[in-house]
This record gives sequence, C-alpha cells and structure tokens, in this order.
Amino acid sequence: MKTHSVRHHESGRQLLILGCQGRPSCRTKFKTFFPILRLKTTASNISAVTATVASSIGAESYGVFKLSYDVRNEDQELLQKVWKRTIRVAISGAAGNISSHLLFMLASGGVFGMDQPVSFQLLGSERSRLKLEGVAMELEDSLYPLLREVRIGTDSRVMFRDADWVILLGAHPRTPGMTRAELLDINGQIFQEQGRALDEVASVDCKVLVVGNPCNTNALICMENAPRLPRANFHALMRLDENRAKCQLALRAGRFYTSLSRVAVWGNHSTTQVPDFLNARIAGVPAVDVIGDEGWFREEFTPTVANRGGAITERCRRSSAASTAVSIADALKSLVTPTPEGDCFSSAVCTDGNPYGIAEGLIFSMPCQSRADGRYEVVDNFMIDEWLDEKIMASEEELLKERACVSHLIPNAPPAACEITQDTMLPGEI
Ligand SMILES: NC(=O)C1=CN([C@@H]2O[C@H](COP(=O)(O)OP(=O)(O)OC[C@H]3O[C@@H](n4cnc5c(N)ncnc54)[C@H](OP(=O)(O)O)[C@@H]3O)[C@@H](O)[C@H]2O)C=CC1
Ligand SMILES: O=C([O-])CC(=O)C(=O)O
Repeated sequence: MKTHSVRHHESGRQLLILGCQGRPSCRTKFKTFFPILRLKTTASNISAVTATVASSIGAESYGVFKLSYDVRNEDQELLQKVWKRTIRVAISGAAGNISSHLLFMLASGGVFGMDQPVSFQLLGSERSRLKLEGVAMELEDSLYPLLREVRIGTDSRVMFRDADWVILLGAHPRTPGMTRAELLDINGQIFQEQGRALDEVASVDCKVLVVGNPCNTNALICMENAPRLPRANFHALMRLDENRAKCQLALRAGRFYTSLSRVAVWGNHSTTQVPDFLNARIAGVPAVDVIGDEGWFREEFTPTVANRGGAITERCRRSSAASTAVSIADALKSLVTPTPEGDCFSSAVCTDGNPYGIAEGLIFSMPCQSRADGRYEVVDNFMIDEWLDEKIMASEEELLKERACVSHLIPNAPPAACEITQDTMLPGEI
C-alpha cells in the first residue's frame, strides 16, 4: 500500500486519507495507521468522519482521488507535515477552454500557495459530461501533491456545497445575429439558477468570481439571487483588462511591467470599460508624465485595451483562454495576499456605499485593495478628471441599462424596459 492523499478533520487535526468509506478492511488499516500520525482518533470516529466528508458534498470523488494508501514506509515527510485545511474550489464550465488552463494553475499551488491543499468540485452539463471526465483524468495523471480531491457533476446544488471559492466560467457564447439583450437574457437565466443554488448550499464565507459573459450583469443576477451571502463576496473578472492595460503601458514606456502600479480599469467588461491612465504610475512616477503624450492615452491606449480581446479572437478564432486563466489566478491571489502599500487591483464589485458616487446596486470595476483574508476595500483616493468622469459615467449608464434588461431575473426588482439601443460589444467580440 502507499498513501495517496491527506485530508483534514474539520477540527483541524490531521487525518490521513479517508477514501475507504468505513469498509472493515480499511478500518483495520486506519487502526494501524493512526498511532504513526499521533492522532487521538479511534477507528469508529474515523468512519464517522469519512461519512461526514462524503455526504456533506454529495458526489463521489473521481477516479484515483477515491483511493487510500499507506505511506508508512514511503514518505516520512508527508506523515510529519501539519497540513492546512483543504480549500474547496467549485468551477462551472469546467470542461471549457479557460478551465483547461486554470485548473492546472490552481492544482500546482501557484495561486493559494505551495502549502495549501485544494480540492475541485467541477460543474459541467450533459453536453460536457465526457469532456469533464477527460479533464478529471488529466488531473489524475498530473500527480499534483496538493490536489486532494476531484469531484465532477452536473448539479450546481451538489457542486457548490461547502465551496470556499466559486469560479463561474460556464456561459452561452454570443452567436451570430444574437443581440446583447438576448445574450443577457440567456446567460442571465443560467446565473439566476446558480445564484439560487449558492443561496441554498454555499458556505456563507464563499467568494464568487463570475467570468462568463456579460460578466458584470451575470454577477449582479447571481448576487441578487443569493441574498444569504454577503454582497461583497461577489466579483466579476476585470483583471484581464487590467493586465492588458499594464502590457500596453509597459510596451509604450519601454519599462518592465513590474514597475507599474495603481493601474485600474473602471466599469463594465465591455468596450465601454475605462482603463485609467491618470492614476497609473511607472516606477512611482505618474504614467502621464513618463509617457508625456496625452493624445496616445486617449486615442490609442484606451481603445487598444478595450478591444484587445477582439484582436485576439480575430487571430485565434476563439476568445482569450490562457491569459484569462492567468488573470483569474492573479485576481484570486490579490484577495489572498496583501496589496502592496499604495497599489491596487481591479475587480468588478458591488457599488453599494462606493466612494465615487457610482449608482448603487451595480457590479462595477473599481480599484481595490486587500488585507489577504479574501476580503477587499475600494481604494478611495483616485483622482477623477472630467475625461475620466465622462467615460466612467458612460460605462455606468451601460450597466444601468443592462440591469433594466434583466429586471425579470432579479427578485423584487421593479419591471423595467430593456433599452439597449446601441448594441455594445464584449471585449472579445469581433
Ligand atoms: N471576464 C473576462 O475577462 C472574460 C470572460 N470570458 C468569458 O468566459 C466564458 C468561458 O469562456 P471559455 O472557457 O473560453 O468558453 P467555452 O466556449 O470553452 O465554454 C465554457 C463552458 O460554457 C458552457 N457553454 C458553452 N456553450 C454553451 C451553451 N450553448 N449553453 C450553455 N452553456 C454553454 C459549457 O459548459 P457546460 O456545457 O459544461 O455547462 C462550456 O464548457 C465565456 O462566457 C467568455 O465570454 C472569456 C474571456 C475573458
Ligand atoms: O468576449 C469574450 O468572450 C472574451 C472576452 O471577454 C475578452 O477577451 O475580454
């Protein structure tokens, strides 16, 4: 026998593999096993804990993640180590393009840390069931020591249960001829249902990152349908836009991107987004002074960043996947590591009580900072000049209209007319 994985008792005590589900032969293994681990645990409560872990999620672990082994003679280091509690990450659209990069970054320890065990609850659909199995098989073959469990399934009420992080990738793509209003409605229904599922089964502390487009309004629908969860726990991904802005500034200034700080992108993840050059710094100096060409910022930088996704889609014939996964990893890392003094990260979050006078009850990208505990605060000292203000108001206006279009999907919202006259684009649309 060899031990494959280590899990945690909820009390925080270390417990070595519970995959045997209380079978008698397995209990015998545990009996001989636990003295080595110096745990005050008896065979009977081991099977009780096993049952709790299995039934609280409600779906069986996939493949190799079910197995238990005994490493007594093989890996003393593993036995001696005190492990952190495993983080549960639920991901929808897990059989898709972004996921095929993201899962491997999360499992490698590159996001939550090299000492942080993770488990995956991967949500797919009947459409993607086989592909989801293939993804789980690739995770098996990758032998990640930090990946303690993989569950796959098609029921959000099972897959979101007890998750610490929920990353929502799955969404209907905009097809030729489909208007933005139609896309909002089709995807809004998916996110209404997922919000309800989160409300029923998610841990109240879980943080939700919506990526599936149109991500701001999808996140809003999700949040409004999950009133049990704090509104501050919902994000829509804007970090890709921030990374794209940093890339363009670094290119133009001829400086390495690590010299950039206070680069925020405001507003909606659409072509009305506002990459903020006014507050950006390069090696601590305002980017406008380093680059010294206001025309470039307004006429080139801003539209290049807002349309960068489309430029990639045009070349790849699919939207950005790897760089989106990297930006999701960056977004999560920003919430679990302290923001460097004076810096910020961009995330679309709930505008309730925001310091910039943006209409409340929207999911709107603003500069944020974190103290590394998964929570954030909106940075309140950004300068807003007339040009920036006008742009921010246009993006706000667009999101107000999007909200009106999905009022039928928001509990207790007064009915509103859908008035998206100008059919705006996602950054990745061409
Ligand atoms: N916010 C951002 O910065 C970015 C957002 N995005 C968005 O992220 C999302 C995922 O992108 P990506 O992984 O490349 O997409 P994929 O095309 O790979 O699809 C991801 C998943 O979405 C679900 N899906 C696909 N088609 C449909 C459909 N017709 N009806 C319902 N569900 C469907 C499927 O999940 P299943 O069948 O398993 O449910 C699929 O596995 C997209 O909405 C994309 O626009 C992309 C880049 C940047
Ligand atoms: O439009 C898309 O699907 C992709 C997208 O959001 C982007 O590239 O920013």
